[in-house]
Amino acid sequence: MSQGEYKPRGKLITFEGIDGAGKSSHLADVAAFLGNHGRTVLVTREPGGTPLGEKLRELLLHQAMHFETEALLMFAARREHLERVIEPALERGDWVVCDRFSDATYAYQSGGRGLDRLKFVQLEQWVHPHLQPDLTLLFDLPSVIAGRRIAVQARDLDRFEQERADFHERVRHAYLERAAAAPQRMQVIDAAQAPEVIRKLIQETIARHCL
Ligand SMILES: Nc1ncnc2c1ncn2[C@@H]1O[C@H](COP(=O)(O)OP(=O)(O)OP(=O)(O)O)[C@@H](O)[C@H]1O
Ligand SMILES: Cc1cn([C@H]2C[C@H](O)[C@@H](COP(=O)(O)O)O2)c(=O)[nH]c1=O
Repeated sequence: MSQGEYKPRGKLITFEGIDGAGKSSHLADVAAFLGNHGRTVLVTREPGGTPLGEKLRELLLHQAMHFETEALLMFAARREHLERVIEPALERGDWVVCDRFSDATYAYQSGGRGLDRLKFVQLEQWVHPHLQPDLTLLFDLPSVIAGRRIAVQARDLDRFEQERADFHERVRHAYLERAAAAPQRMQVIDAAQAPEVIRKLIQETIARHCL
């Protein structure tokens, strides 16, 4: 495409799911799949995606804090991410694949921590009143299976991974509640399947909804 030639606004695709759902394993594949369909793709993540966002990520994953502080910091990181990374990419016609977005705040801070739903809605309306992902892939599976996947990884757990099973079940339930309320945007993927089965499902879902 020549310099200055019109390019339609890009699309925002987000991945969601409880810790250990297996979503991060598919980010590179999706970027390559979209690249093979002529899209310029930016892969990013939340919390994070900017130098400030990555500093906030470290605090969020390791520093004890009030659950409302946690929600506010997630949206603070998101505001910076939208301003400096996501919106500019979409405006220049690039597609953005983001590992988590506001559905995670709904699921973890509202579903998991008990943040008042109205406060979540107020934050979402403040930070991105006119933007929702074009497609969200929700990697769903029982928390016990996800927990087993994390347990075999020999590494320290972050604040969220350290939470007990009932927390992750509340997060899972909140994600499914969110998906039921937005069936066009959120597509549920059975994440307990083999990676190659999931990979094919992801490509079929993106082709059906976005290409
Ligand atoms: N379909 C699958 N079947 C079995 N194991 C899987 C599958 N997908 C991923 N895994 C394994 O589960 C672990 C977690 O995968 P991954 O990091 O992609 O999850 P995640 O959803 O990004 O988790 P988090 O959000 O906590 O980063 C990894 O060790 C990965 O190899
Ligand atoms: C965006 C967002 C994330 N979280 C939680 C979910 C995860 O436990 C961590 C992110 O780390 P990962 O590498 O993606 O697993 O943060 C949250 O609680 N609220 C949010 O809005």
